[in-house]
Amino acid sequence: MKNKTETGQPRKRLRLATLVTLGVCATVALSTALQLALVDHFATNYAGKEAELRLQQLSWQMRDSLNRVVSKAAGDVQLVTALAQVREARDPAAARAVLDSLQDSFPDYAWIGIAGQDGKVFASAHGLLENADVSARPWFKAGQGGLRTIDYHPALLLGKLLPQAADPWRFIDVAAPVRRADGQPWGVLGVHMSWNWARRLARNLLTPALREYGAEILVVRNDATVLLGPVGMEEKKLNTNSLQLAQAGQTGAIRETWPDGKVYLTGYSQTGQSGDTATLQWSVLVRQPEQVAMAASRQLEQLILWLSVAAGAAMALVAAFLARRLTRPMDRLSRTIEQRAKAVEEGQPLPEVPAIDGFREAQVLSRAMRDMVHSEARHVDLLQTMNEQLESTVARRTAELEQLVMRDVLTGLPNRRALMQALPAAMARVTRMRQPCAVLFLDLDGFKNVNDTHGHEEGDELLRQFGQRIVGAVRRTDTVARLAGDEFVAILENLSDAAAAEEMGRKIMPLLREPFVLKTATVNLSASIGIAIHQPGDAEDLDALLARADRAMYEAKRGGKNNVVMAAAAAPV
Ligand SMILES: Nc1nc2c(ncn2[C@@H]2O[C@H](COP(=O)(O)OP(=O)(O)OP(=O)(O)O)[C@@H](O)[C@H]2O)c(=O)[nH]1
Repeated sequence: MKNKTETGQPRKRLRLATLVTLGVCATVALSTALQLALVDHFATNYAGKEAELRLQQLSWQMRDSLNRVVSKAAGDVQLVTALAQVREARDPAAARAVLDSLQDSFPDYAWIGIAGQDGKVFASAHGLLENADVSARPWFKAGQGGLRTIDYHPALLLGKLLPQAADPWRFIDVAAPVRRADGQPWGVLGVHMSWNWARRLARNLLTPALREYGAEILVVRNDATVLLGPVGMEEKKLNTNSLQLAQAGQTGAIRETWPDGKVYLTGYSQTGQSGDTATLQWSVLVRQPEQVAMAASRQLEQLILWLSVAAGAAMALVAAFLARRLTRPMDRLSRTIEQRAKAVEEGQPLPEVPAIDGFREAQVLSRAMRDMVHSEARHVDLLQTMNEQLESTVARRTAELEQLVMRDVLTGLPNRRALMQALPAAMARVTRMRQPCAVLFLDLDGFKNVNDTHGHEEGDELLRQFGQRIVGAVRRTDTVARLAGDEFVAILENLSDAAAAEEMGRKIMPLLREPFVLKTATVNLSASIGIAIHQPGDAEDLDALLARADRAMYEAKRGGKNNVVMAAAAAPV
């Protein structure tokens, strides 16, 4: 029911080419959406993880570099305190020579000096601050206890003596006791390392590409003070999750919102070793704005979107082209079928089914259809011929049947019904032609005896011969009919007068008396004839005319048979 409209007509379906094109477009749209979803889910996720890993690795690099330099400084201090020229130094010049060469080897050692137990600088690289009292300096105090590092700090005295630069002088110190050969401490070696090395490390690590993508390195002291970082943040306190994680000794990368309100991906790690006084524990944070970190992935997403759309459009075009090409043979076939159906409706000549060889299926289909159409045409022709034959047979049979109806089966002569049609016509001609006609009523004498003696079949044969004798005796235009049994009637037309009829009757009598040669016997019989004349102007109808002839025949019988009796004339009008 669903395939039909309310009027009962089948619904018009989409063409195959349209269906295929729509199907491909839908598939392409679906796969594009799927690709984008996958890109969004996996590629973006992956890009985020990649960016985090990159930042984490950068933080490790910075951590390792910081550790390396701090431990190098500690190593240098240990090395120098172990040198004989320093340990056994009796005059400053010998010690100064060692300190000079150490400073020359690493210019970020802003000051290197040995202070005696009294806190006075005994010797220093290039003599800077020699004899100055450093007994109150943290490095001096700490260095007496062993190898120590002093965290980031300004140094007012030294800062003033050193050349001024854009960045203020900040230092970390490494100090260790200096002992004589007998193990007695006599002073403290201190190295003031300029913070510039850390700034330079950060600059070197941040390649131009990283800087362009907004990556920034922060070094944060344990008290949350930023030692190194973006402009405006240095020497200020910081509070981020990444800092807390780094201070807890963890390393990794997270996505977090910084105090400036922006979302950053942050890699974090920590330098130094807890409990090791020769190391410093700083948190190293490397951050990058998430928007920038994910820009490449977003660009990739856009690129995939446009590529998918372009590929989709191209595929849809190709699909439409192919679908049209593939379905063209089917299209031609279906159009021909529609045209044929229309032609049948309108009674127009049917168009031929085209021979199609676009591809095998279409070829097979068109051949099958052509065969079907041809065989249908042959069947229609055959049916038409059969129909015509049937119609003519029916017409012939009908004509024959009418003749059954009008003929006497035994003798082949007109029967009573035919007589009833012929007699009024003859009577009408009498009126028209102004010439009388006669009705001869003939009845065999003693016919029953033939049946009884020779059998019914011989009786039939006799009746046939009797009929033919009457036919042979009258004119061809006259009518001879068998009424029933051995009763016959002859209508004689165009008579000159009544006497001509009686003469005709008497002429027949001897013919009827001739012996009838049957199969088993030869029989002699006679007949009784009653004759009624119908004159122009007689008012009688056919029944009355026939009755007069019948009565006359009976009179002949009563008169002894084998005789002709003329009936009394009919009453005129
Ligand atoms: N063989 C044969 N006999 C018939 C047929 N129709 C009627 N008869 C017989 O014809 C006879 C006619 O009867 P009647 O005319 O009284 O017999 P009839 O011997 O001729 O007597 P009359 O006319 O008085 O001389 C009957 O015996 C019918 O059985 C027929 O088709 N074939």
